[in-house]
Amino acid sequence: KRLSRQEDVPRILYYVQRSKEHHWCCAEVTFYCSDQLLCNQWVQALQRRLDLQGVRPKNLLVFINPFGGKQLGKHIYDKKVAPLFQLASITTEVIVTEHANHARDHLAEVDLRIYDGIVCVGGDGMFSEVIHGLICQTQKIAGIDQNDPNSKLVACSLRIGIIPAGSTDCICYATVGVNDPVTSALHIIVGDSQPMDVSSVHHNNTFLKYSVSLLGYGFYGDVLKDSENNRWMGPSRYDFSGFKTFLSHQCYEGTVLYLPATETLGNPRDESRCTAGCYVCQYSGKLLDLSNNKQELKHVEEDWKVVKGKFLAINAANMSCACSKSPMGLSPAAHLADGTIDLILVRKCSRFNFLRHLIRHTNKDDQFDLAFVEVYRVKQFIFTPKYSEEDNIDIRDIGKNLFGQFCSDHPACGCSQVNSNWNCDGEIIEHAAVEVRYVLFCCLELSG
Ligand SMILES: CCCCCCCCCCCCC/C=C/[C@@H](O)[C@H](COP(=O)(O)O)NC(=O)CCCCCCCCCCCCCCC
Ligand SMILES: Nc1ncnc2c1ncn2[C@@H]1O[C@H](COP(=O)(O)OP(=O)(O)O)[C@@H](O)[C@H]1O
Ligand SMILES: [Ca+2]
Repeated sequence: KRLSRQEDVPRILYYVQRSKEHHWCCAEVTFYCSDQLLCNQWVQALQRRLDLQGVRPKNLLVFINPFGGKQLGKHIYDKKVAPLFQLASITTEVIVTEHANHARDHLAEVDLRIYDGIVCVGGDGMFSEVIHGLICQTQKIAGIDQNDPNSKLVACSLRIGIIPAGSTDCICYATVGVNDPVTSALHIIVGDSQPMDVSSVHHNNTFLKYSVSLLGYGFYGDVLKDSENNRWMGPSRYDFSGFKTFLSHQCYEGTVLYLPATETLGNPRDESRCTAGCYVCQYSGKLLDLSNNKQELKHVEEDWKVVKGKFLAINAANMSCACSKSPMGLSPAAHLADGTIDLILVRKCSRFNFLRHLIRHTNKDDQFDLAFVEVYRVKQFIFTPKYSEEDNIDIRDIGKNLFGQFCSDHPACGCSQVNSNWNCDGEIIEHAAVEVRYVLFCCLELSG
């Protein structure tokens, strides 16, 4: 580098620089050259090198949810992300969604062959829409019936990038390590990728939804249900509803059947943390494939376990679910792409004990080291509520006050006769009885 002279041609080279705690930023260096021809040769040579990499996207389809989080999605994209895409010569088709499921329905039909990836600007709910659209189209083309819980789904070939602009943003946080739009945009530009587990949720052999982060019944289901009435509060609706739900202290009775993931590496209480190139994910994927093939060949009986009881929360974490509220997440040792789900059962306990459990999500203490909390690494589970769903509809009509409809035989036991609902990546599933299994992994255009 030498000092510029008046006649020198300045050229700016932009590059990615790592900064504090998983943050990336765009830095630049200016070169001066007095020979225009030599300068152009340098630029072309660098461009050819970049083109050869192949993983960098050239054409992206972008969905922006203008109402996610603090309603800043459009602003964040225009101000922080679009200029970076332009610098990286990425062409984009941008769709600002006009209603819920706009992105999902568009993706289920549109010809995706012209895109190198999809970008969603929003929260986990928006990511869920995109993934539903992509998976549905992929299965339709492959002729696979999503309603059959035993169908082997075909993985999607397109990658999805997330620009965080939602309320929890745990999918972004758990994959990148931080919820920063510039960091995510740079991961997309350099073509990073991270495979990710997807589970399917069925009810009576009918497909309901796919889940990638949290599938939660009881506490997180009730928080979500209540928070939907307070969307105007933005992200703090979860704290408000969390507080209300904590006070109501509802527990729900039912039976959980689960199939332990015995063939994979690691367990939910080990010290491993899933990061880019995670060896647990690489080996567990292979081991699971081998064991599934063996079971298909030999028709091996699988060893289902049963847990019955009254639960404050039943949480199925496909990934750590780390977010700003809980930097280590609901299940700190969960893996992004190991083909398993961490099933956390919080049995009925006192408010004080439940608060102890919750607070441990915010510090380094072990939230599972409590007598009323169990955690299992599973491939599949089934939940059956004690009270039939048909009866529940009648009870719901009567109305549920803040403290719920208590158990008729024990008014003081705090157990609700009304079922809770499932929180599936921030979307409500009305059915209480569900069957959940790992179904495939898809690729994110990001990595930690
Ligand atoms: C006393 C403090 C306790 C703090 C406990 C924090 C536990 C946080 C675990 C968060 C797991 C999040 C899993 C992510 C789910 C998301 O997919 C999903 C959708 O995200 P999106 O809106 O971006 O689309 N988000 C959610 O379902 C939100 C769940 C948020 C739950 C917050 C609960 C706050 C609880 C506050 C209890 C306060 C008790 C105070 C008593 C004095
Ligand atoms: N234009 C729109 N109007 C209303 N709802 C929308 C729109 N676009 C997407 N949605 C829905 O908004 C919900 C929440 O989106 P999300 O981006 O996850 O924000 P948040 O993190 O605040 O929940 C999703 O269920 C999504 O389907
Ligand atoms: Ca997993």
